[in-house]
Amino acid sequence: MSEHEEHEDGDPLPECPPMVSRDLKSILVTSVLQLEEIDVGLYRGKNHWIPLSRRLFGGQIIGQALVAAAKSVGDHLYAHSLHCYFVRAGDPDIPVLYNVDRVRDGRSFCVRSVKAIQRGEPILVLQASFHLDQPSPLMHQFSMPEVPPPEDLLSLEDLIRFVLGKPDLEQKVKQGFNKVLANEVPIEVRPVNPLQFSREVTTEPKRMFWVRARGHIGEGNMKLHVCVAAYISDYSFLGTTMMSYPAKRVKMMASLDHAMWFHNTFRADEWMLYEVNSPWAGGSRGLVQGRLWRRDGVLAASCCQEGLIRLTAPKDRSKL
Ligand SMILES: CCC(=O)SCCNC(=O)CCNC(=O)[C@H](O)C(C)(C)COP(=O)(O)OP(=O)(O)OC[C@H]1O[C@@H](n2cnc3c(N)ncnc32)[C@H](O)[C@@H]1OP(=O)(O)O
Repeated sequence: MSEHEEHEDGDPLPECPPMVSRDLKSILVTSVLQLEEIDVGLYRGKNHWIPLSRRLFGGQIIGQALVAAAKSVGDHLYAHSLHCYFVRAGDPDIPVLYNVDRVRDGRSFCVRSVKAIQRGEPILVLQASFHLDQPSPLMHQFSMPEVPPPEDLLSLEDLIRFVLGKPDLEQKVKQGFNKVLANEVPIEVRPVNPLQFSREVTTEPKRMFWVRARGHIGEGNMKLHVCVAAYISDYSFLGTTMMSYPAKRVKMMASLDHAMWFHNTFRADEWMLYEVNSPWAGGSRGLVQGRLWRRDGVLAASCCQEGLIRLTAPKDRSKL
């Protein structure tokens, strides 16, 4: 189940507002990733787009924690990797505080540890490492998969409108879809295979979609693009684990950890191909791996996540 397919009770369908113009600044940079400094190494974030699970979106907490970490490193250093654990559900009704520990400052690398806190207790622990941009004779990458360009594909909104036209759609599913249509999700998505999106087929747990931040960010601030990509990378990620099963009742789905490696410069407000697969699930957990490709074929970032997936128990048919 991906983030736009959540199952919760909901309101009737609202009117669909017009799409946010690409000329408007992305809310990710004007609000979500703008942290308020409240003391040395201590920041406060604002919550935005609350999934129907009523727990804070993991990508928001990662993105904000990375912004906090990046504030204490020089402009010549760039995040090359992050590793984190989600240890408690984030409460959407109160802000998250970010406490940064300057673990080490070296000549080429700086490491920061960030604790995201609510009510005095950690909800996320994150380590991020920053590296000097250094030339290297060692250079390789896989080739980007060949897929249609985003301009030739339907947007998530178009696909959602199509699915909403189905008469027997659950009210709960409608509410999740309408949150996407109301532009609360600050990300634009164009699935490469629309049939996979509408869950009409079960396939190998592999999918690809074009993705970018909604609204304009502009070039120049690579630190910011990296934090936006960290936000984006948690979207429709763990749901990949469910693709090879016919619709199952998910009782609880939550990311347990998340890791990212940043390989090359990119713009998070320009289309990137997110290639996602789930090589394994078992023991109420599932693993997902992802690659974010620039549309010119350069590998921008790699991601990996393990998540908790608890299904509702099947009905006991023996008594029927
Ligand atoms: C896109 C996806 C996302 O962004 S998800 C958002 C980011 N990730 C998160 O918010 C996850 C944050 N982490 C957590 O919530 C905790 O670490 C989790 C994963 C829940 C830890 O699980 P656990 O150690 O079981 O916690 P807990 O004992 O407090 O129980 C939480 C609820 O789960 C239940 N539980 C526990 N064990 C079982 C079990 N074996 N089988 C079935 N249910 C179990 C507990 O009863 C408890 O339920 P309840 O909340 O009281 O209703």
